[in-house]
Amino acid sequence: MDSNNLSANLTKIASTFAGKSSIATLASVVFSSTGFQDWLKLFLVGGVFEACRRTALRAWRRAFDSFWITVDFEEGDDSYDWMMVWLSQHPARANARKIAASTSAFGLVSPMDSYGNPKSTSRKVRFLAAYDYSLAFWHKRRYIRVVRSKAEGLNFHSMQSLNLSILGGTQKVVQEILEEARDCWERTKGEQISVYAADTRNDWRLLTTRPKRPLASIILDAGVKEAVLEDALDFLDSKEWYSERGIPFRRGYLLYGAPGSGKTSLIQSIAGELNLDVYVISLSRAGLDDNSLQELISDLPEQCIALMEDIDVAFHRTLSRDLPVEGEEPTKKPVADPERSSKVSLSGLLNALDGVGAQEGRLLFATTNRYEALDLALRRPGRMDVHVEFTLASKYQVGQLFERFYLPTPRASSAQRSSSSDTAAQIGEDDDIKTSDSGYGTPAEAETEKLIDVPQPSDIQDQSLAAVSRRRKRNIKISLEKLDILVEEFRELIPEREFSMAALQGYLLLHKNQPHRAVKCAGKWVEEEMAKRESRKSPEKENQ
Ligand SMILES: Nc1ncnc2c1ncn2[C@@H]1O[C@H](COP(=O)(O)OP(=O)(O)OP(=O)(O)O)[C@@H](O)[C@H]1O
Repeated sequence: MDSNNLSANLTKIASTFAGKSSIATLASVVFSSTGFQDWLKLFLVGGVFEACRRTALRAWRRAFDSFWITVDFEEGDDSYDWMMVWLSQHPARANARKIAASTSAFGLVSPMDSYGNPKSTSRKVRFLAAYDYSLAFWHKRRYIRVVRSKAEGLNFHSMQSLNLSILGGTQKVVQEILEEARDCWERTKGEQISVYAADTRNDWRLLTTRPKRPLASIILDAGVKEAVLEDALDFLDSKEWYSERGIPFRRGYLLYGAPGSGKTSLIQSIAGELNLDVYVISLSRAGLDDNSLQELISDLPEQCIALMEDIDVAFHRTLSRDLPVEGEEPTKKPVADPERSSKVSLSGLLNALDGVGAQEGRLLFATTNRYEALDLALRRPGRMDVHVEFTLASKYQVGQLFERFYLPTPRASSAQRSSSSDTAAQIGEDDDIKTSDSGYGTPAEAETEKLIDVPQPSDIQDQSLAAVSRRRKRNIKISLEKLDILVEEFRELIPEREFSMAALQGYLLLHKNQPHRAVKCAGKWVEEEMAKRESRKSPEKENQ
């Protein structure tokens, strides 16, 4: 367009406006402009070109995507943890050029040693592909692409996710990879049990993993723990038997009795023996009501242990129709804040336990210290089929606890044998202690008797960290025969059914490496504990 033409057009437009002519005249002027026509042509051609380009790209993407299957995993879901552990162990991870170090446990906790400390002193560091980095690798002849990403969630909480694409994959392939990842996670978890709890949205979430507790470490009167385990095993094997007879396939165990007598420990141990995960149902959780409890119970997996601890406490106000409990002042009971406490009612709980929505195949374990406070409907067979009483420690339990406490671990024992000469040399350095605490074996005895490790009780007054650590390391020997004698002495000193196993364990922990001292001080400890008990009772009597 030449400049004369443009100025003529502009003059025309100006005069048109000046003369207030119609819009049609204005449009005809604009459209008759050659510049505008050129611009319009360019716009149309460009538009068609862009539309073709986008269609072609979309078609290409669709064709390309049809060869891939893509799965998203979100943080907080078990499958995310499985995939992260699997990827962190996959050889392809080594090829990533952009990596991130992470100490996240992905639901795994280091195994504990016999003192309850994590076996590794530091948290395990895993190397993962960095965020937004596309890691591509071959796995079992399949080409896989993985992208980790992080997005801002609510309350500045970032949500991580994992996007996995498999070339030429199908849902079956995804399922296979997921199972492989779960097996890898299980293997890494090792001898541990998984503990789940409900989150604020009432979904089950992995809370932690716990080392399996050997059944042998639970000391109850003869045959009790074996009977519970056998009953649970028999139940898990009897699905058909139950369905043939139309009996709901559920079993409830009510463990009741003295605090610190091993109820929770037995459940943990049985979960390990049966290889079942534990789902903790906290009835006193704020905001829990009948509906959410029902939802939680119906969402339990088919085979698991559902655990309700202190079932009486959650319903102190509402559950028992028999309150007040004998010997208790009703007015002294704390009144729960209705906003903060659970709103579960007794009928809500009963329905959740055996209503139509109740999960089949689960083992329910409930614990209480106040058996009599529980409503009969809750205790009845069908809801709680097996009732196990836990009492204060019997003489048998006292002896077993002492023996187990000072028996060596198999590893320590063999290491001890291989280094017996070194140890004998150490013993020689502390002759005074050896003579004053005459139960310890001599090097000569060490050769003839079956020996166990017991660190030396020297420098007992010195409680500095260095001294404690030195004491832990310095081992001397005690013969099994001498241990038997100490067991007997200890049994004699502890009165029957007066102390809980937890209390006795606490006492022995004060003398962790000193069995002789534990026996020597036991009588005094019993006296002191009894006196404390009396003094606690007397103000109560005065108040009455
Ligand atoms: N019978 C037992 N055998 C071995 N250890 C025991 C036994 N009873 C208690 N303990 C020890 O005492 C501690 C507390 O035990 P646990 O929590 O199992 O008791 P509990 O009966 O569930 O107590 P509570 O009723 O107060 O919840 C644990 O460390 C456990 O090792």
